[in-house]
Amino acid sequence: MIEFQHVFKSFGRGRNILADVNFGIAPGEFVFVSGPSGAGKSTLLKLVGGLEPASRGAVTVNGHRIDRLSARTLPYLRRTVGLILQDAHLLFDRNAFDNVMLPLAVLGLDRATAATRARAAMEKVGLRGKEDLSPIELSGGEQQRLAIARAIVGRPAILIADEPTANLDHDSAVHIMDVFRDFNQVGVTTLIASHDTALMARYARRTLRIDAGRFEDIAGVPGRVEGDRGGSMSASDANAPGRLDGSRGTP
Ligand SMILES: Nc1ncnc2c1ncn2[C@@H]1O[C@H](COP(=O)(O)OP(=O)(O)OP(=O)(O)O)[C@@H](O)[C@H]1O
Repeated sequence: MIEFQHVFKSFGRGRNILADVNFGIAPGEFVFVSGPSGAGKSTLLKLVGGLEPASRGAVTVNGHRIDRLSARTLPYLRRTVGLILQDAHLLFDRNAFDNVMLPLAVLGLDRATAATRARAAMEKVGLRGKEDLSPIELSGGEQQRLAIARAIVGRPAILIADEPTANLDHDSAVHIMDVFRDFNQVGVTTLIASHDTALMARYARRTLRIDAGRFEDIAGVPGRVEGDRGGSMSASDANAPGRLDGSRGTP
């Protein structure tokens, strides 16, 4: 589903941030990207999301070589990837509901269908009742959940989040991670950058670690999350975020 083959990335004439990085992520995996500040976590996520090109090597997402997509076709691939970047880019002059509706505008859905989907997305991240508030009236954790709702409303096959729990207290951080866990449990491939080692240990998943140009692929402990409260969604959930391509093949 996501594959890096001999990927190098530098900016301008700078050092290699990523140097000969190789890994594959299968559909439905939940993977952390870790490493100290400035190591290249955001850069790796941006390569997957098609926001930055690799300097060398092949990045394949959903069966497509990102570097071979034209400016016209790249947006189609991007729609299969829900991105939650460090700066959430929420629109403060619109209410929370309209922020979630925004990505649906390009999908050509009628207003009623779009509104139903947006309400379902807000419900899944626990923001029901907050539809009419401006994002500025939401707490940091709620803003982060709004960003997640906006990322999942288009039903992406892949969810990518850059430090989604930064600046949140422990309980809010766990709540956010549980939201990701729930989406992952209904089949969404999930890639999360974090340097919160305690949080990553709690979730004990496969971790791609970048540190001073060195890349390590560390297997996590498979199985259920410690303290799992049980998912609030199930695969049979009619509104569950589905895979767009329906494929189950290897990356
Ligand atoms: N557009 C850019 N132009 C030039 N250099 C960049 C660009 N984006 C990132 N870098 C550099 O690449 C390196 C890796 O940055 P990146 O944001 O990927 O690190 P990170 O691991 O996500 O850090 P943090 O945990 O602080 O967010 C840094 O030295 C950064 O200055």
